[in-house]
Amino acid sequence: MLQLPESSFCQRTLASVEEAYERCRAITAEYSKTFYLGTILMPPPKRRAIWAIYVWCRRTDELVDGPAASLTTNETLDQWEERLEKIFAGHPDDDFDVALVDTIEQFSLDIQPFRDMIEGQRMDLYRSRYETFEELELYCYRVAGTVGLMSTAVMGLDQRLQSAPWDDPAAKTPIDEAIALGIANQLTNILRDVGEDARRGRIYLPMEDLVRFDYTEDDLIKGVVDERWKALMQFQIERARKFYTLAEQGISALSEDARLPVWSALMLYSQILDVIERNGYDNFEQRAYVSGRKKMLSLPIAWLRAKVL
Ligand SMILES: CC(C)=CCC/C(C)=C/CC/C(C)=C/CC/C(C)=C/COP(=O)(O)OP(=O)(O)O
Repeated sequence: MLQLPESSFCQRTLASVEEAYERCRAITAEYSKTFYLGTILMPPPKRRAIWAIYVWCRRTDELVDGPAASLTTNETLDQWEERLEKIFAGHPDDDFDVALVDTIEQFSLDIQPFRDMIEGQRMDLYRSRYETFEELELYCYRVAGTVGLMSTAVMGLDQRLQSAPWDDPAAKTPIDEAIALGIANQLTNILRDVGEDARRGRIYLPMEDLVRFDYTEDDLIKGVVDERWKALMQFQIERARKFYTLAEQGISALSEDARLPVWSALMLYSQILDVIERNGYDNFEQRAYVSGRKKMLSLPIAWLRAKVL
């Protein structure tokens, strides 16, 4: 388990910036193989910044999804938000914060996506059902689209888009595309973990979609795989793919050294959808898993896309 917020009463010596980033690297490597692979393809300053951001996001997620989640209340999230404000004011509370404070100094990060992510965790605290896709999309923006915005601020724009001094980088930033990749990843995650989540009482699939395909909550909890389920899954997969397609269109606007990592992460993650199809949509019994070999085979294709598209 990740170390959660400590009482701010205990004064202790904080890690150096180097040590803080090393701790963030180790956590990223341990928790997310796919994204870690993406980061090691980046130049060191950007890669370290992404680790610091990843760790903050992971800790935020752990507050409502981790082993101590039952202790988390709205007030816990309020305190976490106050602490975020302190980080943005340059005051770290612990070693992980040290890395994020440095990242904020190095890159022009906006606090709003961080706040929005905390709002997403609040949704998880109180909601276990989504009526419409619109509601789910807002949740996905908050917990994952925000990561797209944070990462884009670190990765930066292609030289061509910021050559003239009067160019406004904000106007050229592929915001919708960055958010779309976060949403696509989150939708993929939801489909992969649908059985596990249902057993924990959480259903992210919009209720309106269940109704449309005549599939019930009860079927979901029992893990019924039949024609209704397959059609429902296919519909969800196609929806997620549309977000991947939108995201792809924004990659060429990113700085050259970020395109390969983003193409790789996009390809590796979207392949989970292919695996779900290949498993006959049985994501209850089989975890959709992309093998290490398949991941490696994707890299040259990602490289080509990063060069050509
Ligand atoms: C396309 C453009 C213009 C920019 C790219 C912007 C980026 C990097 C977007 C990606 C955002 C992202 C990484 C969102 C996280 C979504 C997500 C579902 C993460 C799951 O994380 P883990 O649960 O740690 O993953 P695994 O369990 O699958 O390893």
